[in-house]
Amino acid sequence: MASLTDHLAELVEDADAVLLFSPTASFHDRFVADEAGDRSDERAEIVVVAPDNDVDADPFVELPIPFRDVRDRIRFGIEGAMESDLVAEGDEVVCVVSVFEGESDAVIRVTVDENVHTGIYDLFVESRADPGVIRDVLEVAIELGKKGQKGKPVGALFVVGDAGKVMNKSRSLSYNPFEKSHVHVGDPIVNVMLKEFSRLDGAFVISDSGKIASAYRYLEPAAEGVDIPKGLGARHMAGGAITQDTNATAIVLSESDGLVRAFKGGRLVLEVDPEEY
Ligand SMILES: Nc1ncnc2c1ncn2[C@@H]1O[C@H](COP(=O)(O)OP(=O)(O)OP(=O)(O)O)[C@@H](O)[C@H]1O
Ligand SMILES: [Mn+2]
Repeated sequence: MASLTDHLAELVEDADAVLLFSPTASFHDRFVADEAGDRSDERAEIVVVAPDNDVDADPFVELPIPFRDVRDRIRFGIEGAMESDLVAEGDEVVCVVSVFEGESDAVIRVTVDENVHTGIYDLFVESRADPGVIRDVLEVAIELGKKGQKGKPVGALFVVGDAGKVMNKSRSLSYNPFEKSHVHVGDPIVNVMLKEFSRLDGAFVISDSGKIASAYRYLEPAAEGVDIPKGLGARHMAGGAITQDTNATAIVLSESDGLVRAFKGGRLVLEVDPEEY
C-alpha cells in the first residue's frame, strides 16, 4: 500500500513550510531525505512540532499539551513557527498530523491568516508565568472538569501570573488556606487541595513560578472593553477582565457547560472539552 510520504511531494510542492506534528523517527528521516533530494530552488522549511524533540529536529517547536483538537494543535505549531520567523502571514503551510492516535494520517494545507492566528502560542510561551505552570493549571482544570467533585460538576477560576497586581485588584472572601504555605501547582498534594477548595467561591491566585498565593479571592478588575463571548457569566467575565487589567492568564472551568477556557489580554484564547482528554 502506498504510504503517506509517497503522495506528500505533490502536496508539499510550492508550500512555504511543512510542519510535521510528532513524527516518528523513520517518517521524519524519510521526509527530510526526500526534501533534500528536491532540486527546485525554493524548498519548504521543515519544522517539527512535538512534546519532545526525539528526532533531533532543528527547527523545533515544543508542544506543552497534546491539544486533542487538531485545529488548536495546528494553530500552536504555526504560531510557534511564526515566532521564530519560519512562517509569516499569507504563507501556505502544509501540516502533517495524526488525527487518530498513532502514525501521521492526515495532511492539512492552510493559508496563515487571522483565523489561524489566535494567540494560543503566546498563551503559554509569552505569559508572565512559566509555560509549565500554565500547563499544570490547565491540567488541573481539565482533570477537575472530567471528574467533578464527588460526581457533581464544579466550576473553578485560576488566575496565573502577575500575582501582586492580581491581589491588588481583588479582595478576600474568606481566610486564605495558602497563607504562609509554600505549595506549588504540579505537586500531587496541591492538586488534591485545589480540587477540594474549588467547591468554594472565588478565584485561586497563582504566581509566575507556580506558587499558590491565595484561594477565595473575589476579583474586581476594570471590565471596560473586555471582549468575551456573550452568554458567559460572572466567573468568566471576571476571569477575562483580570487578564486585561493585569498581565495574568486566567483558566476557567465552567460549572454549567463543563468546558475549560483560557483568557489572556482580555480575550478568549483557548477552549477545551475535558471529556476529550
Ligand atoms: N468577580 C468574581 N471573582 C471571583 N469569583 C467569581 C466572581 N464572580 C463570580 N465568581 C464565582 O463564579 C461562580 C459562578 O458565577 P456565575 O454562574 O455567574 O459564573 P459563570 O461565568 O456563569 O460560570 P459557570 O459557567 O461556572 O456557571 C460564583 O459562585 C463565584 O464563586
Ligand atoms: Mn453560571
